[in-house]
Amino acid sequence: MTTSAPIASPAAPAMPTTTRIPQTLLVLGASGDLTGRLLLPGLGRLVASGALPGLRLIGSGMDDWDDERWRRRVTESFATVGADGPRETELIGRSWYVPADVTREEDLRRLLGDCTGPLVIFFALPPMVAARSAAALARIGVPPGTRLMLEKPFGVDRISARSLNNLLATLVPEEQVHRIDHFLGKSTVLNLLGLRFANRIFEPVLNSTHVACVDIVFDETLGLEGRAGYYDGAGALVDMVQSHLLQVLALLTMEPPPSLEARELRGRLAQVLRATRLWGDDPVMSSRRGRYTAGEIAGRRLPSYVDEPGVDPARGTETLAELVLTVDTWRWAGVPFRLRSGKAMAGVRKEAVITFKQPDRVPDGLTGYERPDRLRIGFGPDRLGLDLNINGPGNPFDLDQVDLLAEFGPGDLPAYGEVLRGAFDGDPTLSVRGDVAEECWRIVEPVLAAWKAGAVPLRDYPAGSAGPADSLLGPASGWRLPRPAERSSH
Ligand SMILES: NC(=O)C1=CN([C@@H]2O[C@H](COP(=O)(O)OP(=O)(O)OC[C@H]3O[C@@H](n4cnc5c(N)ncnc54)[C@H](OP(=O)(O)O)[C@@H]3O)[C@@H](O)[C@H]2O)C=CC1
Ligand SMILES: O=C1O[C@H](COP(=O)(O)O)[C@@H](O)[C@H](O)[C@H]1O
Repeated sequence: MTTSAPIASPAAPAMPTTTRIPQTLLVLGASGDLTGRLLLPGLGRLVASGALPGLRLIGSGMDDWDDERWRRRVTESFATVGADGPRETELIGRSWYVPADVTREEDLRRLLGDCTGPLVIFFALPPMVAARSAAALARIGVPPGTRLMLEKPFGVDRISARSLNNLLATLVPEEQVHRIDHFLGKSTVLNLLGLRFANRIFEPVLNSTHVACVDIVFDETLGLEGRAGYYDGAGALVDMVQSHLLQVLALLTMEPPPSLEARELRGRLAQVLRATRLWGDDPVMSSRRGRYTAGEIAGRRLPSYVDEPGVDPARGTETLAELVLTVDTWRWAGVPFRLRSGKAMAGVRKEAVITFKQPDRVPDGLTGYERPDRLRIGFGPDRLGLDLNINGPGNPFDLDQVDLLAEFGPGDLPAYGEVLRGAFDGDPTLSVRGDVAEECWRIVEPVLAAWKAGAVPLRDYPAGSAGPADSLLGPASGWRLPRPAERSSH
C-alpha cells in the first residue's frame, strides 16, 4: 500500500474473473439500503456462478455491528435471489465487519490493512460522504490496482462531478474507476448493441430521414418503497433521467463502434452525449415535472408522496420527470427524443419506442393507413416489437397494423452482478466514464435550475394515473413538439 503521496496507483491489467486470483471486496456503507437491496443480491448471483473463488468480503460502516450481524445481512440479501449454495455459504462464513468512519484517515488505514489481494472498494455511501471518503483515501493512498465503484448520483452537479473526477484521478487511473449505472448491466439495454450493429435492416433507417420521434420511457407502478433517505434528495430527474435514460439514449444514437472494447464503446457514448442538449435549448418548454398524490394501483393503496415517511414536502421533489432532447448530429438533428420516468403510474411501461415517419407515398387504393411503423425495445419485460402496416385479414387493400413480438429471457446475471463482474475483471466497459458523468449533468442542469426557480410547475397526479395532463409525450399523431421558433409565444 502507498502511504503518503496522493499519486494514482499504477493501472491494473484487465483481470478476467477466470484468472481466479482471490480478490477482496470492501463495502463502505454496509448497513445501507443499497447494499442490502441491490449490491449484495448482485454479488450473491455472481458468487453462485463460480466466478469469484476465494473472494473475501468485508463490510464496513458507522454502525456498531459485529461479524454475526453482518453475515446475517449478507445471508438475507443473498437469499432474495436464491444465492444460498455452498459457494455463497463459504464466502459468508469467512466475511467480516469492521466498524469505521470512512471519512477518517486512521479508520481507512486500519481497514486497508485488513485487505489482501486485488481490492475492489464499493462506496455505498451518501454522495457527500463518498466524496469525503475518497478525499481521505487520496491522502493515504490505496494498494496498486485497486478498483473503485461509485454509485449514482456521481456528484450533485457538473462542477462537483468534475472535482470528484479530479480527486479520483489522484487515487487510481480512470480505467479503475467504475461509476455505476446498472442499466448498462441490463441485458436488454445491452441488446441495443446487437439489434443495431448485428443486423442490416435497422441501422440504415435509424436517422432523421426515416425517424419521426424516439421515446425512452421508464414508468413504474412502484412508489417510494421506503427509500426517502436516498430518493427525496434525488427526485426522478436525477434518479432516472440524468443517469439511466441518458445512457439508453446514447446507446441508441451513438455511431457504430469498431469493437466493444471499453475505449471504443465509451468513446462513442461520450461523443453522442456531447452533441445532446435540450430541445430548443429551452429548459421550460422542454421539461415537465410531477409528484404523485394518494391513489390506488391494482388494488394497492398508496399514500401521497409527501406523506411517505422521511419525505420533506418543502423540498418539492418530483416523482415524475420528462425531458425533450435533441441529438445534434448529422444523423439525428431534428428528431425529438422524449424521455420520461414516473413513479406510482397506472401501469408499467419500460421501453424505447422508435416511431418512423410515414412513407412519402402510400399508393392510392391502399386504404386505412392510420399509424406509423414503430420499433419497440422493452426493458422489462425483455422484448422486442415491430409494429408494421400490412394488408390484414378481410379486404386485402385495407391496411391493418400487426405487432411482431419477440420475448427473451433475462441475462445470466442481474444488472448489479454484471457491473460488479466488470470491476472484478478490471474491465470498465460497462462503467460510466468520468467525462460522460459530467456531460450528463451538463444536459440536465438548465432544467434543474429552471425547476429550482419555479419556472416549471410541479403538477400533482394521483397514484395509479397516467401522470399530469400537460405531458410532453402526447399521442404519437396529431401532436407536435414545441419548436424553438415558437418559444417566444409561450
Ligand atoms: N438506495 C437506493 O435505492 C439507491 C441508492 N443509491 C446511492 O447509493 C448510495 C447509498 O445509498 P443508500 O444505501 O440508500 O443510503 P443509506 O443511507 O441507506 O446508507 C448509507 C450507508 O452509509 C453509512 N455511512 C454514512 N456515513 C458514514 C461514514 N462517515 N462512515 C461509514 N459509513 C457511513 C451509513 O451508516 P449509518 O446508517 O450507520 O450512518 C449507511 O450504512 C448513495 O450514493 C445513493 O445515492 C443509488 C441508487 C439507488
Ligand atoms: O436505479 C434505479 O432504478 C430502478 C429501476 O431499475 P430496475 O432495475 O429496478 O428496474 C428505480 O426503481 C429506482 O428508483 C432507481 O434508483
